[in-house]
Amino acid sequence: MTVLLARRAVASADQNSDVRQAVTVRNVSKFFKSPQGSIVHALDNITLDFPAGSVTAIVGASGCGKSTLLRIIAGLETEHTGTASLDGAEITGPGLDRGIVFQDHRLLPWMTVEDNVALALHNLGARERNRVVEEKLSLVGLSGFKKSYPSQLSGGMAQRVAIARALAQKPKLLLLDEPFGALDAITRLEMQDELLAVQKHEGVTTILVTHDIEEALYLGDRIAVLSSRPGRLKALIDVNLSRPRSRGNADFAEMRLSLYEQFFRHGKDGH
Ligand SMILES: Nc1ncnc2c1ncn2[C@@H]1O[C@H](COP(=O)(O)OP(=O)(O)OP(=O)(O)O)[C@@H](O)[C@H]1O
Repeated sequence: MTVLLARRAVASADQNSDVRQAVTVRNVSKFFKSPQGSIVHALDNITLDFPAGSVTAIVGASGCGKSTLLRIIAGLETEHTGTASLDGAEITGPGLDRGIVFQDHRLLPWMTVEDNVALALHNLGARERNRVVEEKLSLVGLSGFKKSYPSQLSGGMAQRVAIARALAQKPKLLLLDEPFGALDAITRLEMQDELLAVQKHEGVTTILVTHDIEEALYLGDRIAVLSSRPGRLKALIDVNLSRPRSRGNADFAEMRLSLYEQFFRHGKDGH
């Protein structure tokens, strides 16, 4: 396997690093009860760190627990064993220190773009609120659409507003759950570049859940691969490709192949 694909031992993932860890997940397991009463073992003993300022992509087959892990870090899922902490403080619920973007934009349809972005800024005075809204809309290239309503935006534009809204509250963490999953292929590629530019500008620690291995490789500093039923950390991969990355580059193609092989080696679920 290529030297570019530096796969670490999962058990010692990240524990030998001098880099500051923004998020630490320790021995997290999660069970759900299905409506029929059966027990679903969604996550099993996940231990994983997320270095400050990095982009970590989480990949794995459908149902392997990617969103559940993200929701635990978001504080939207609190009934689990083990701990998830942000800057050393245990996560016990949602908070403004975490901005979240889902596959659907979740903008409020009766509010203008600027009011949607300002949603979590009620603690600021009007002047500062306007300044932050202008700054974030400019960052995502939508300064001219402040007065528009979500129904007047394309899918890509709506996701840009959702990203601006998530960043407006100056989060420590940007959590993205399949943010480009509903977009057409071209828009998706454009949005990936825009996300990288925005992430670099803000320096925000970012966790991205995606089905798309190429997207993970294009965006991620690291890729966490989960296996399913129960969701376990199967591999943690450093993406040692220089930026800006090119999908046509031989190293990129080689790494993509290695990842696909790993993903499908024992069946898609990684058993
Ligand atoms: N609220 C819930 N109640 C019961 N089971 C749940 C609930 N949420 C998730 N699950 C189950 O937990 C497992 C993990 O779900 P999760 O949505 O985290 O997976 P995923 O990897 O994000 O899937 P996908 O890629 O399809 O979105 C699945 O088997 C799912 O059916």
